[in-house]
Amino acid sequence: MSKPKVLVADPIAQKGIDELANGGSLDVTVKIGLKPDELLAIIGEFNALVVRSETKANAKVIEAATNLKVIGRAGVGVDNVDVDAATKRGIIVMNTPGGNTISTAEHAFSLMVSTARNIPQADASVKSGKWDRKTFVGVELYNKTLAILGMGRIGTEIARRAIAFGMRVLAYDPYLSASRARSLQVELVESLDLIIPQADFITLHMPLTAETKYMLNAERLAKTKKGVRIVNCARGGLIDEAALVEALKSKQVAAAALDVFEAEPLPAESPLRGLPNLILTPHLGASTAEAQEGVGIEVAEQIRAALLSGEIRNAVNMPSIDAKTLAVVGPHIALGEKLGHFLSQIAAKRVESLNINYSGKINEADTTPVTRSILASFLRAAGGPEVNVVNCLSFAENLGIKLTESRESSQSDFAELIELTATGENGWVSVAGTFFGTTPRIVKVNGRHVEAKPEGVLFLFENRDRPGVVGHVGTLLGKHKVNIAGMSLSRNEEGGEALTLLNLDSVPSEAIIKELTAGGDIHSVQVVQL
Ligand SMILES: NC(=O)c1ccc[n+]([C@@H]2O[C@H](COP(=O)([O-])OP(=O)(O)OC[C@H]3O[C@@H](n4cnc5c(N)ncnc54)[C@H](O)[C@@H]3O)[C@@H](O)[C@H]2O)c1
Ligand SMILES: O=C(O)CC[C@@H](O)C(=O)O
Repeated sequence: MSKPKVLVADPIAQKGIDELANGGSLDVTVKIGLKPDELLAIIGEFNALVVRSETKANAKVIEAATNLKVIGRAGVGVDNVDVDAATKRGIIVMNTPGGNTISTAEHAFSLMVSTARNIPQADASVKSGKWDRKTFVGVELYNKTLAILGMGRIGTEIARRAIAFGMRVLAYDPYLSASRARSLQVELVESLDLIIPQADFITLHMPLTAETKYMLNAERLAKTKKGVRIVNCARGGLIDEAALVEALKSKQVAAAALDVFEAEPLPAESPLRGLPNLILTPHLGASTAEAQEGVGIEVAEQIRAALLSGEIRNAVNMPSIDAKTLAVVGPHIALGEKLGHFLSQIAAKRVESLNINYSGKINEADTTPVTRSILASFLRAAGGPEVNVVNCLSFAENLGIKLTESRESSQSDFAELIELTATGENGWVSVAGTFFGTTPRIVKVNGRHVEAKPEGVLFLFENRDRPGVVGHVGTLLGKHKVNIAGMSLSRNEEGGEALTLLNLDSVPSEAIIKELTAGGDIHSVQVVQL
């Protein structure tokens, strides 16, 4: 079998590349600085793509990436990856969320100090031959009010440092709980319009989304304290650059520092380049030896785990499965896959809802990966091989299939049971499975107790409970050289309706099925292949 192929398209630490190549189980190609056309031409060969922020994994790239399984971002922001397009194609997108937190917080804090003390401007002045001590009089951080917009990992580290400098720290983050704010010793402020006028310094630490775009626009900048200082080390587009230029010119904003920009690289003609009270760095927040080594190794380990053992860590478009969870639910994921596939073959094409009932011991584990495995295999009948555990939820949503889960703490007949029920216009069908020791078994079909191995060819039919029917089936299949490997019968009452499930060694032909059903005792015949 050929090795999974990984393309590293942006510069990551050598230790990360070494980790990818470690043991020789991956085929690693490093090609930095590919032009969009060059990337499009080769991406189809690869199973994994590693990027920082330069390479754009846009919808076109993703469309051309016919073999791609995972995109690894060595860093936090995935705004250079079209995550929706990747999700639709079933590609896992992972980031390395914690690896550059300290470096970015230190950079943002350094920029804040620089806006207070004009350090870069003073440095440039001395180097130009001057000795000007009047122009660069600054302000202290001590006793000043800092507004942190976005109190996640980096915002939190900023708060710790600011408190150590004797600042009063306010935070605005609609997703931060009051108790977390208290434990961080910051004052949580309910709205942007309340926090902004109070601040001497403002620092931004949130992702760029439709909600956060131009969070600091002309109107908000006008509401700041005159002489406020602003730092953005998060994402360009959080601040309206044109409005900031005006506010810096009018001195409404005394000074600002930007590490990130609406367009990167910053265009040579950008008006931002000409402002004396604006400090610019070229997206350096994560550029330390420590952060790059950290995120490089982390992304490499994540890609190895995903490609070689199916362990998913830090995926932004699906829940993570760590090795410990995988060890517990791995067999259930495999059984769920079989049950979903079984159900898709006995259900009507148009299904309105799929319920998954977990009962007994399985409820002690995280069932999310089991649900995804069931749903993906159930939907593969409609969506083909491109439906997988990443895109199955959006696929179900597009088809209008409602997914529900239910739970029972104990199940009288089995220590644990996974039962799937698909409901459509014409009623419902169901299948349930469990383990006998470690061996998986189908133990219920359409609410009837049966017992069959979830593998190979399964032959399911309903019949009148009459003497000779089973013998007739055996004789007929034998005559056509179709061997019965296992048989299970379930009847509602003597002489009533029975449901029979057989494990067969080969697929019975249409002609055999016609012959079987000719007498009228056998009906609703279904062949399921797992
Ligand atoms: N300059 C760099 O090199 C660099 C390096 C690392 C991270 N970053 C960027 O910094 C930002 C923060 O990173 P992080 O690791 O702290 O992320 P994080 O996910 O830990 O924190 C983001 C915080 O923003 C909050 N938030 C979301 N929407 C908000 C809104 N509308 N208003 C206020 N708060 C909101 C979230 O609740 C969360 O607490 C990201 O945009 C990331 O891409 C930049
Ligand atoms: O790769 C980088 O240097 C930038 C990283 C940063 O923007 C991030 O979001 O993690």
